Amino acid sequence: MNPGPRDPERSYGLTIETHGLTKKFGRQVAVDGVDLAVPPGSVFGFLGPNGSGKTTTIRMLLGLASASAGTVNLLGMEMPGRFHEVLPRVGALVEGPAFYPFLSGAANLHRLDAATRHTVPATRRARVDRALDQVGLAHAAKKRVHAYSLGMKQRLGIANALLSHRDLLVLDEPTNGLDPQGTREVRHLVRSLAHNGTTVFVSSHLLAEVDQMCTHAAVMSAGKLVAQGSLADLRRSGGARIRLLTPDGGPARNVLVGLGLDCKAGDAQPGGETLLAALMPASGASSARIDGSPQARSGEVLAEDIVAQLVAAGVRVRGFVVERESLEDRFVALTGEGFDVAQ
Ligand SMILES: Nc1ncnc2c1ncn2[C@@H]1O[C@H](COP(=O)(O)OP(=O)(O)OP(=O)(O)O)[C@@H](O)[C@H]1O
Repeated sequence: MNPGPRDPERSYGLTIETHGLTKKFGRQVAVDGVDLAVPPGSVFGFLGPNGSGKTTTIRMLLGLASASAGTVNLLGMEMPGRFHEVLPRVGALVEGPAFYPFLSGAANLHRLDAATRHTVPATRRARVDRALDQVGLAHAAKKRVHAYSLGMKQRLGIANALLSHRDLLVLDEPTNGLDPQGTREVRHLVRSLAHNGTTVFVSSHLLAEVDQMCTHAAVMSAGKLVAQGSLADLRRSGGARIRLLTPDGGPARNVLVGLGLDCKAGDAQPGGETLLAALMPASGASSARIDGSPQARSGEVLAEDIVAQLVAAGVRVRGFVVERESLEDRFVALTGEGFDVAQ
């Protein structure tokens, strides 16, 4: 979860691994000591607000920009030292593809494939057809690219990245500038690409997009990696609080404080007073029960313990809800800024 210090065990089998990756532009530190760990087979969302350092990181991963410090391993090989071995196994879409508008989609792919070292001319036609089919453009193969929508052009860019079998696809903001239909098409495509075992690393500034497409995510904020892990872990890592409605505000407050919880007054309700308390005890306080259960291990006081103690103290409970922080709340807390959560 936490980017944390280097863990020597974690490097085994990672598709992308960086340690202390840093890029400075003059005095500005655009990427600051990033430790990425991208597991094989994941659809990995690289999430962060505009200007947080995503594109710069991606450029360093692919050897398009040199790092000021730190190391990059792709597919277990050091970059940029083993560039020639690594790059044929990596497809990339960075800063939009450039196509000849007067040529068809298929003709553009033929030209791009012919310009790539290590490609076999005899299988070119079949590979172009398969890539167009994979991105849902078989029907528009013979259409000139100037008649393509933005979404179709973006899918053609992905088709270009798919001309050979790839172990890793790196896509920088593939839905940027697309209309809702194009966005849906590209999101669907990204999800389906991972089914054949390709690891997909995709950057986005949209939380909802990462939530829909990805199995894992890393969050960038002002050049730093502030969290990474599976989406399930990221969700679980959010804090929780209780919302209690009681006519016995004073005694209820005493019970919550006695359990080490910070207690705040919520809205007054007809049934009494609303009290809010985070389940994580304030620092220095001890938890109500340490019995090895998952909740207790996380350090949070268990909701059932709170209810039991309230009842034992004679507090009348009219309402009791556990509210867990949403992924959106979590990411806003992590990045310290309003996160773009648009669809
Ligand atoms: N070539 C460059 N020279 C100077 N500063 C740069 C250069 N490239 C990027 N930066 C700066 O580095 C920071 C990170 O930029 P980067 O493009 O990596 O962010 P990003 O997260 O990809 O944002 P966006 O989604 O807007 O592209 C920004 O402050 C940007 O202005």
